[in-house]
Amino acid sequence: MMRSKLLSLVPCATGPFRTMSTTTKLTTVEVNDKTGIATLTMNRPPVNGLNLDLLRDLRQSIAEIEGNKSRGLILTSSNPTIFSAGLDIMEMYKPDKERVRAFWTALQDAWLALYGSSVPTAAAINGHSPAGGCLLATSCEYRVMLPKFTIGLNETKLGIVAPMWFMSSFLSVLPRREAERALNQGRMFTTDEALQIGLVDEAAGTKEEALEKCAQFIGTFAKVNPIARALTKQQFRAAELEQLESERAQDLEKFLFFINQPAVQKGLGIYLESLKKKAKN
Ligand SMILES: CC/C=C\C/C=C\C/C=C\C=C\CC(=O)SCCNC(=O)CCNC(=O)[C@H](O)C(C)(C)COP(=O)(O)OP(=O)(O)OC[C@H]1O[C@@H](n2cnc3c(N)ncnc32)[C@H](O)[C@@H]1OP(=O)(O)O
Repeated sequence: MMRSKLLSLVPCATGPFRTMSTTTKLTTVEVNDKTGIATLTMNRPPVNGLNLDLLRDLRQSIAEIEGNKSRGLILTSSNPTIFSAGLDIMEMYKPDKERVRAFWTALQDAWLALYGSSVPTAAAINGHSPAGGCLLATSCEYRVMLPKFTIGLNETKLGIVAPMWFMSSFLSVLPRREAERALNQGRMFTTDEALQIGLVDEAAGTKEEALEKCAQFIGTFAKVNPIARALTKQQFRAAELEQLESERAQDLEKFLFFINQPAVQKGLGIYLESLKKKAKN
């Protein structure tokens, strides 16, 4: 994919300064040359639905951030009210056989890249973050969320079972008892509830404040040996990463089998209709 490089002047909490910015249609990577921190912004209107292209783009941007020696990665959204609406249901509803395989493989790749990233990661959750959006946020090491939005793994409410590795990300943030209950209930948490339970680490009043708090978290590693930090993180996350690596073919087949069940297709169709009806009103 062609990626256009440009230098831009962007305002930020500590004043305007130069950032190196790489833009594709679906994500933007901006590296602050003072802090060395990269901001990875999802930009797929209308709701940052995670489709094949966005997932591939995310993975490519994560690799780019690791390759350009950034000091950390902040994941956020260009949409002022939606971090990500999760997986694009259109990829799973009446799917094309080859595309849906590529789609799930791209999701596995994006998760492995983000959860296993060698750089410190934080999510500035500047909007709603259901299901796959919550997966991305909980794959990061730190979360700052804006008020009056919701976050959670709502899969059971859609008649879907979240795979083990979705649960792994959730479990790396929440105590097992809370994670199990929330997943079984398909519960969406408000910002206040998420803060109280520990699903997010801090609340912020504005996106700029959220980005600043994420940068402060990443700054806490300034005096830590980066190789020791990266290896320590990878040791913590090795079991979950290795489990998906070793079982990804079976995971794909399980997904395909599940998604092709007539009852699941029917449920997704009804859900899509309800979303479209709501959007019209
Ligand atoms: C044993 C296990 C083995 C294998 C595993 C098997 C299966 C696992 C499979 C799947 C896992 C899936 C996880 C997911 O991520 S599923 C997606 C879940 N997401 C949601 O439920 C969110 C739905 N969306 C919303 O709640 C809202 O849209 C919102 C809060 C994000 C935003 O609200 P707004 O009022 O601002 O916007 P809307 O008017 O609702 O929407 C605008 C527009 O976007 C369409 N849309 C919204 N979300 C999605 C989506 N996730 N996918 C596709 N399209 C979406 C919506 O229909 C509107 O479209 P139109 O403008 O009407 O065309």
